[in-house]
Amino acid sequence: MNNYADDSLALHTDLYEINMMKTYWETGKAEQRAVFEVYFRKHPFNNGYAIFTGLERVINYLENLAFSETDIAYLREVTDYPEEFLDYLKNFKFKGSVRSMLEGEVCFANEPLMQIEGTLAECQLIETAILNIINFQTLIATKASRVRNVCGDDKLSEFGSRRAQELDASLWGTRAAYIGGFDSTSNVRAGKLFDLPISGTHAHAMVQAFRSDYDAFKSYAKTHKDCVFLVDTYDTLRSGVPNAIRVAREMGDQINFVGVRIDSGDITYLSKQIRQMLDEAGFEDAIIVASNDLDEKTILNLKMQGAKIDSWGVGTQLITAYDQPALGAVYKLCAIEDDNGELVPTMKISSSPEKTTTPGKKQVWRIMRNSDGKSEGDYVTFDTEDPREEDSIFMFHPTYHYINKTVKNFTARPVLHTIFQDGVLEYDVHPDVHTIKQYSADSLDLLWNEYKRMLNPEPYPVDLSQDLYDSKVASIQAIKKRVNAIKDNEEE
Ligand SMILES: Nc1ncnc2c1ncn2[C@@H]1O[C@H](COP(=O)(O)OP(=O)(O)OP(=O)(O)O)[C@@H](O)[C@H]1O
Ligand SMILES: O=P(O)(O)OC[C@H]1O[C@H](OP(=O)(O)OP(=O)(O)O)[C@H](O)[C@@H]1O
Ligand SMILES: O=C(O)c1cccnc1
Repeated sequence: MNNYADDSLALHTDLYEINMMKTYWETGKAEQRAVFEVYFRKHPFNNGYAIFTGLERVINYLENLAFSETDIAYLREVTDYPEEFLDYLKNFKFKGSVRSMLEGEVCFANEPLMQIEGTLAECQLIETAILNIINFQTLIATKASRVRNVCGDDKLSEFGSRRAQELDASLWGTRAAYIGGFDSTSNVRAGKLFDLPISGTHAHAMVQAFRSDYDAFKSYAKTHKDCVFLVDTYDTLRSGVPNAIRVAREMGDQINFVGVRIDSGDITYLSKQIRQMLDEAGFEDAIIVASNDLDEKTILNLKMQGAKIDSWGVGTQLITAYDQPALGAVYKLCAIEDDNGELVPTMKISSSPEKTTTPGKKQVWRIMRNSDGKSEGDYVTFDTEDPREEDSIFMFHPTYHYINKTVKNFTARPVLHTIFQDGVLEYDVHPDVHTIKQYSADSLDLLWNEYKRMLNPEPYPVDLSQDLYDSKVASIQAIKKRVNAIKDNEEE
């Protein structure tokens, strides 16, 4: 790895972003105002919702965004950018505005999670890092939420650091997992940096090092108050558990015998046998921890089989989002300044309908029934609309209009909040991670279970306001007319 005197995240971007900045800069468009929005098109893991995370790191990134001396020197070396453009980059600072969902918010496909308004140049530069952060963190928080859904009140520990896609992923991934519903992490640095509860047992290596379950457990017990013994190194039922019980008895009040962990074999069978052995020995309160390539599907299955597990350690499958390793959120231009200095909606049409964007600078409203607070759906409007001023709103499916309803007696909560205004951080609350976790649990409570079930959840309504829908249809027609006129001209 090359050693430079300094480093920054300004170059944590795709080359094409800086190339586009250069084009904007040379053609006088760099300062033109634009609005970009982040959204994903499909829920990860076929889930019915996602948990938005990543804002804390995005704030940190934007606050510190500047090209360092060596960033500029590197660009000078490897590109043909002229000195004037490098000077422009040297003086670059983020001066845009950001509106975003708060961390822990329940979010859905095809609605903006974050909105950036700024100059074309600055909006373009930050695309890669923003997607990098939000895609990963939101994915892991959602996976964690799925695991939490099948676990009820059981304890959940995140064990994935050794398998995560490198150091950053284990760190921010475990923070996301905590927000999504995990109780603790085994990563001590994550505990320190984010104030996460940390937890840990011991590995097979220690049992091997002492050459016997008894010697290992006894030694651990003499050096620790809280003890969870790993009982499957040699023979779970004939050696591991009996020796754990023996040490617990011998040490008595000198230790807190929390329980045992199993990490291989048939978890249902073993846990039932172990429960019986612990109970018969008088350790009814001792818990059984299970680990070994667990995910929400295996845990659900084990629970259906009646496995007697109180606490789950989940690593690889969670931290790598094994069954869907990327979220796929995109960053799309939705409004741009015209020659009169007005922001006007803009859109991209694609031959695949799901890739057609919705034009305009938007707000997302969570519509909740006043009778019980439950969510009726999300209502996406222009940012100038305010459904709080209406007595009733007509919500219709953006493709199948016959699926519709008129909602009365509702509360509309805006979901996008101002984070930066013209480069100044307005949302300087920096809620602690426990508050974020609680916020997430509370916003999930407002969803009917039909949207939360793991298998084939009901699609949650994300509807467009009439104005937004009409504008989208009008834009599509206008673009088609323009393209046809150009084609006709060429053919003449
Ligand atoms: N009763 C069960 N029903 C369904 N899946 C189970 C059950 N018991 C264990 N599993 C899961 O089956 C998978 C394989 O378990 P197994 O004991 O064969 O692990 P292993 O990978 O061979 O062991 P090791 O980790 O020592 O290599 C793991 O994902 C485990 O969580
Ligand atoms: O299975 P995960 O969900 O990733 O949980 C973390 C795993 O890490 C440890 O195993 P280790 O890495 O020592 O290897 P092992 O698979 O042989 O147990 C631990 O015993 C778990 O099995
Ligand atoms: O504390 C544990 O038991 C643990 C931590 C990380 C990975 N496997 C197990």
